[in-house]
Amino acid sequence: MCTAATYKTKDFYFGRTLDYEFSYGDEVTVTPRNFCFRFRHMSEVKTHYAMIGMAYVADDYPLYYDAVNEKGLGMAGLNFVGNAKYQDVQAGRENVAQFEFIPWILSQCATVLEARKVLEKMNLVGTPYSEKLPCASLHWMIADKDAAIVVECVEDGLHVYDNPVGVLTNNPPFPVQMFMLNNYMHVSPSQPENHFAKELPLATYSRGMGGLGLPGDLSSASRFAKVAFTKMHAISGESEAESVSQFFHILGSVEQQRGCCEVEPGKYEITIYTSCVNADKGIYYYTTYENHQIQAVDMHRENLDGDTLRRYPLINEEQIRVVN
Ligand SMILES: C[C@H](CCC(=O)NCCS(=O)(=O)O)[C@H]1CC[C@H]2[C@@H]3CC[C@@H]4C[C@H](O)CC[C@]4(C)[C@H]3C[C@H](O)[C@]12C
Repeated sequence: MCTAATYKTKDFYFGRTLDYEFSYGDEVTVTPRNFCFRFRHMSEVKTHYAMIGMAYVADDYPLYYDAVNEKGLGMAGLNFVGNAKYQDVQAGRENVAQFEFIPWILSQCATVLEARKVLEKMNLVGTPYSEKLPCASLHWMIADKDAAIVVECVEDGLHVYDNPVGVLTNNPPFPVQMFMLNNYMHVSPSQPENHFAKELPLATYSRGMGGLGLPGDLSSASRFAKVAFTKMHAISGESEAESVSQFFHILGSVEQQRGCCEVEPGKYEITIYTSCVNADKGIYYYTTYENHQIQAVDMHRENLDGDTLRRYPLINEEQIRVVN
């Protein structure tokens, strides 16, 4: 499972956790403005916005899981197994393969509003990248500093939803996730009062009791409620360090520890990496399961007018600062 979130202080932040039982060989990848995108069903795009994100690079092609472009638009793909159903190629439409969706949007859109316009003409198709890399069942969050949307391509077509919370997990479909927040209306960061029965002398015996009822398990519906609550109440200073730190705490509320989610006998899903991109500055921060020290890759330290990918394999070893 995965969780994506947005966060705003002085700057706009966008990131996600990637939870899985193995890694494809993820690399922080900068695609400069003149890297040629050869879309399967569309003409090639030679010049476009630059972007930075996490990708598996296959034959020099960045298969992005999440990325942010130089205009501050972010996009992340999360598993949507059993619900995602892509369309067939249609003449006269802009046919985009699911693995091209992030480059398609981030190469040409500066805002969510622009993305919405591009989505109207788009047909999201199930063309696989290759035999070895078949279609992934995903849904996506697209966000800028002012708005967030969710894109789901299901049995009855492509849906675009406003996302007033700015978070996304996996199943069930987004409108159901939002509806289920109704179940948690009573949850609050403040201490509760006794509405149970006035005749009974009920009292708080611990801090944090306003949160009782929030789920703590790792199912995607539970993570949605937990991270939505955390994000909606998160408070931090405005500085880069304070904002980035707080962002990792928001996603930390739904991280997966090895051993707690068995996907097949002896195999466990874990939070492989957690990312936080300063979308205004183009800096990709991440931690991994084994490395809690925040690493940063700044796209503006690269030649963004270049035509070749810059790739930074994840640094996975724990970095412990010994103080004596
Ligand atoms: C596994 C991840 C989702 C993690 C997740 O949500 N795990 C919970 C499972 S569950 O929710 O419990 O079911 C997803 C998220 C993004 C994906 C890549 C997108 C680009 C590319 C598309 C190609 O077509 C296939 C290969 C490709 C590299 C994809 C591999 C893999 O699919 C990635 C990493």
